[in-house]
Amino acid sequence: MSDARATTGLVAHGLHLARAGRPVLRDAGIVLPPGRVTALVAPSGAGKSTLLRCLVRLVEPDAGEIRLDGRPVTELEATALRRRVGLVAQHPAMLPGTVADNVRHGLPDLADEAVGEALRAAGLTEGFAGRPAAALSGGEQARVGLARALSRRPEILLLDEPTAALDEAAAGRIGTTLRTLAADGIGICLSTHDLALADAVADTRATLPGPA
Ligand SMILES: Nc1ncnc2c1ncn2[C@@H]1O[C@H](COP(=O)(O)OP(=O)(O)OP(=O)(O)O)[C@@H](O)[C@H]1O
Repeated sequence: MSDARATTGLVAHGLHLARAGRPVLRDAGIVLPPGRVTALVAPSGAGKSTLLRCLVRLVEPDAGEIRLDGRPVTELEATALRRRVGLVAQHPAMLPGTVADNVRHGLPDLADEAVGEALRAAGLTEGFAGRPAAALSGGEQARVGLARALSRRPEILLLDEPTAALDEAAAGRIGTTLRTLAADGIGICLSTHDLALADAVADTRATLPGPA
């Protein structure tokens, strides 16, 4: 048996959560080691988004434990946790202002070069930096959300259906980016319905039981 306290990366086990009297997570868990891509593949409604939100404490589970490098995440300040563990939501909220303003949110001193680097890594060009974020397409906004997460240089990156709004070529570029990030030591969780992407990009598959 692995010992969650001695394991590096993000480890969750025994998570239970009920909402409106119905179980959403039942004994859910995941292991996200540094440098590995894990595809979270489970039926619609199985609780994938909820699990990812629990991992960064946007939702508190009713029971279970989540540790980052062996330390319970409940001992970490939420903002510090979320800097180390980046979550890219399926439809990231765009803040008022430009794409660069969105990437810089919370990191006002981020240099132009770093903004450009994050945009390129997310599959956008630097030319997007000055465009109003609210006017972008859904797929472009998804990539701005990824750029915003990457600019924080997270240790663990959680992506909720990152390619759902993308065409095949753009999805392929995201896959390449994720492999590069993993090679740099970032632990990645990719929640997806795209089995081809999961097979192409992930080292391991994780799942959740279907809806109750
Ligand atoms: N705050 C909430 N209140 C009530 N029900 C909720 C709440 N949050 C999640 N649920 C329910 O929990 C279940 C899991 O939702 P979740 O979005 O985590 O699933 P998912 O696996 O990400 O689904 P999909 O693949 O369709 O995006 C759904 O049935 C959802 O309606």
